[in-house]
Amino acid sequence: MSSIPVMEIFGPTIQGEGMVIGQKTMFVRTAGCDYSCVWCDSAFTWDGSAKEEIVPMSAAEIWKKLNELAAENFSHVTISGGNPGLLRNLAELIGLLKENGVAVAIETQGSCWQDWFLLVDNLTISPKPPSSKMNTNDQVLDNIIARLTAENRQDHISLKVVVFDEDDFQYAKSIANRYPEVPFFLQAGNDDITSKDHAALTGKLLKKYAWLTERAMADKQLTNVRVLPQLHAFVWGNKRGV
Ligand SMILES: C[S@@+](CC[C@H](N)C(=O)[O-])C[C@H]1O[C@@H](n2cnc3c(N)ncnc32)[C@H](O)[C@@H]1O
Ligand SMILES: Nc1nc2[nH]cc(C(=O)O)c2c(=O)[nH]1
Ligand code: SF4
Ligand SMILES: [Mg+2]
Repeated sequence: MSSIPVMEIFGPTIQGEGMVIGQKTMFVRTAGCDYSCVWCDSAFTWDGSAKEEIVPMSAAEIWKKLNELAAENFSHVTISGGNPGLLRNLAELIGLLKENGVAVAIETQGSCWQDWFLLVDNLTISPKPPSSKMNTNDQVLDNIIARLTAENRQDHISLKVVVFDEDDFQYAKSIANRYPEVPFFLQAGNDDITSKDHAALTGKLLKKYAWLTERAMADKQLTNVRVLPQLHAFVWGNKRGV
C-alpha cells in the first residue's frame, strides 16, 4: 500500500474559492510542489518550514482521520497542496471517498497529468500568471485540457487564474481565449499573506477584488467569466487550517 505525504487535514469549512465556492468541505493538504510562486499562501507545504509536520498516510488512514474530525458531517473533500497533481497514487483515496458517497475536489496548477483527474468531481486547474514568477508549459496544459474535454469532463473542471495586476489580467485573458470550452474564473490575489491585522487585510482584499471586478467588466473580449475573491480570507484572514 503506497502512502500520501499529508501536510494537514482540516474541516469542515467552506470552500473559499472557485467553481464550488461556499460548499461545505473537508480539506486534505498534501506536501510538496514543483512550483515556488512568490506569493504562495501555502508555502509551508514546500519551503521546508513545516517539514516535521508531514505525515505519510494511507488512503484508509486519511479516511479515518476525516471521520475523527467530522464524522457524518461532510459529503465533500477537497485535496489541495502543494501540488496533489504530483502524486501518482491518489486514485485509491478518491475511490474510497466516492465509495462512501463523498464528492472529491482537487486544486492543482496544471503542470502535470494524472489519469485519476478523470475521477474527480470538481477539478480546478490554476495556471500561474507572470506575477508568480513561474512559467506555464503550454504543451502540458494543452494536453491536460484536451484529455479532459475528450473524456467529456467539461462539467467537472474549471480554470482559475489568480490576478494581481494588469500583466496577470492579460495572461488570464490568454488562458480564457485558449480554452473557451472550459468554465473560467478570475481570483483576486492576496498580496499580504503574513498580515495578522484582519481589518486591514479585509480592506486590502476588497480593494483588489473591486479592481479586478471592474477591470473584467470593462473588457468586451472577456464576457463569459466569473470573478471571485478568496472568501475564506474575508472570514478568517491568513489563518492556517480553515
Ligand atoms: C495553495 S494552491 C495549491 C494548489 C495548487 N498548487 C495550485 O496552485 O493550484 C491553491 C490555490 O490558492 C491560490 N493562491 C495561492 N496563493 C494565493 C494568493 N496569495 N492570493 C490568491 N490566491 C492564491 C493558487 O493560485 C491556487 O489556485
Ligand atoms: N476555506 C478554504 N478554501 C480554500 N480553497 C482553496 C484552498 C487551498 O488552499 O487550496 C482553500 C483553503 O485553504 N481554505
Ligand atoms: S503552485 Fe500552488 S502550492 Fe505551488 S507554489 Fe504556486 S500557489 Fe503555492
Ligand atoms: Mg489556501
